[in-house]
Amino acid sequence: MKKRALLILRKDKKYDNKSIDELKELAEVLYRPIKSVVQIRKPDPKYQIGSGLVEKLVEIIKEENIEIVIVGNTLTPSQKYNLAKKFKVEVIDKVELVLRIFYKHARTKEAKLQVRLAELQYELPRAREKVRLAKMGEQPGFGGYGDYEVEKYYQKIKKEIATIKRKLEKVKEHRKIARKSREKFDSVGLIGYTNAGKTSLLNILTGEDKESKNQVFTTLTTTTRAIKGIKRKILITDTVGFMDDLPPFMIEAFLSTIEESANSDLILIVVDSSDSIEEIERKLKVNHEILSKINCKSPIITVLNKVDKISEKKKNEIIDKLERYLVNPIFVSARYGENIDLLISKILENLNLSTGTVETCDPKVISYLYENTEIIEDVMEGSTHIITFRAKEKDVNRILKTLRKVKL
Ligand SMILES: Nc1nc2c(ncn2[C@@H]2O[C@H](COP(=O)(O)OP(=O)(O)OP(=O)(O)O)[C@@H](O)[C@H]2O)c(=O)[nH]1
Ligand SMILES: [Mg+2]
Repeated sequence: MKKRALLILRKDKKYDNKSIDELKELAEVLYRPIKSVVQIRKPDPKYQIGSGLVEKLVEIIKEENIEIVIVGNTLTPSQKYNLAKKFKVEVIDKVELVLRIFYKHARTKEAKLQVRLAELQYELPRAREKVRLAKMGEQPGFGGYGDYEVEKYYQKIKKEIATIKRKLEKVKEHRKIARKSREKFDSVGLIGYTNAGKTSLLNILTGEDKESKNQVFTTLTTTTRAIKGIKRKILITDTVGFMDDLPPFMIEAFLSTIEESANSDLILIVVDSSDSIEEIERKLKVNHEILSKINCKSPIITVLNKVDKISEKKKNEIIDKLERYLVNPIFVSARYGENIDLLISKILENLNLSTGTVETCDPKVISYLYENTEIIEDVMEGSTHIITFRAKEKDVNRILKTLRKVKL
């Protein structure tokens, strides 16, 4: 049974970007939101929200048997402590909520390490105050820390952060090796916001059955699989999705996972075309920002997913209004398989490919070409093979250059 939750969101202005619907969507992954309250005001240092509202909520919490309070803003330890003291139930903020969702969905060792790292980085600047508060008397969520000494707790977290970073470096090394062995194949990376349909797209393109749910942060780890139904081997990588206003340390913890996708020869930016125009615009901007932050220069296809949910009018509106953000746009439905063939052709077109022709009778060269490139034609002239092949542009150049050297 999911715990009964009360959601609270404080906004600076009415048109502040923060949305209670987004908080609700997040909360629903783990809890049962019973009531939501939005307050528009400047942050209150003691409670984050106004003290008048706090008093009112004390009643509601009792009446509705609320078991957890979730605040959609980031709380200081003392705000959290003060709220818990008033409410007598556990109080968490948005970052902690996302961390709990991450925990639930972390399946691999790497994902678990990344989540723990994010958690510790959230904890570190709060550690000293948290222990001090815990010593002032038990409040929900502050149990146990009172036995620590302030400095010792802080140092313990610092040490664990260093250990986890070391472990993650090792995982990264392993991944590098795995990536090396895949380098000869063309690769496609999926990136985009959480719930855009990245995993659904991977599933339909590869015939996989990876978990896809109408929930945020379903995927936390990368998966790489071959696209089915085409002659060449093209690998596609799925990864964790983005979300607005997550603190930078959280994105940082998952950056190497995102980079795994972004390191591909071609990027598919996946967006949910049933979002509002403003939302699509904002999300596209962030996608491009993240790609440029990690210095990704690969070509891009913008996959406007969930086309089954939108009208022809909305389609035209997206194209008209968002033209400057839409690199190579294509509307598809991953769920119903709409336009997937066209997407595959687009992928093939955009994978920076080139062809080369060599004349050779060296069996080593011939078998190298057969194993590592796509052979378009192999014509025999006496004992010489005239082979035309297709591969990544840089590989074609490298092969031709090497063979020329050998001849000289
Ligand atoms: N109507 C419709 N729903 C879709 C489509 N593609 C995906 N969905 C649904 O959207 C939800 C999210 O899909 P996922 O594939 O899990 O999304 P994701 O981008 O991998 O999400 P995270 O792993 O959380 O980052 C699921 O409920 C899917 O069934 C589509 O083309 N049309
Ligand atoms: Mg996914």
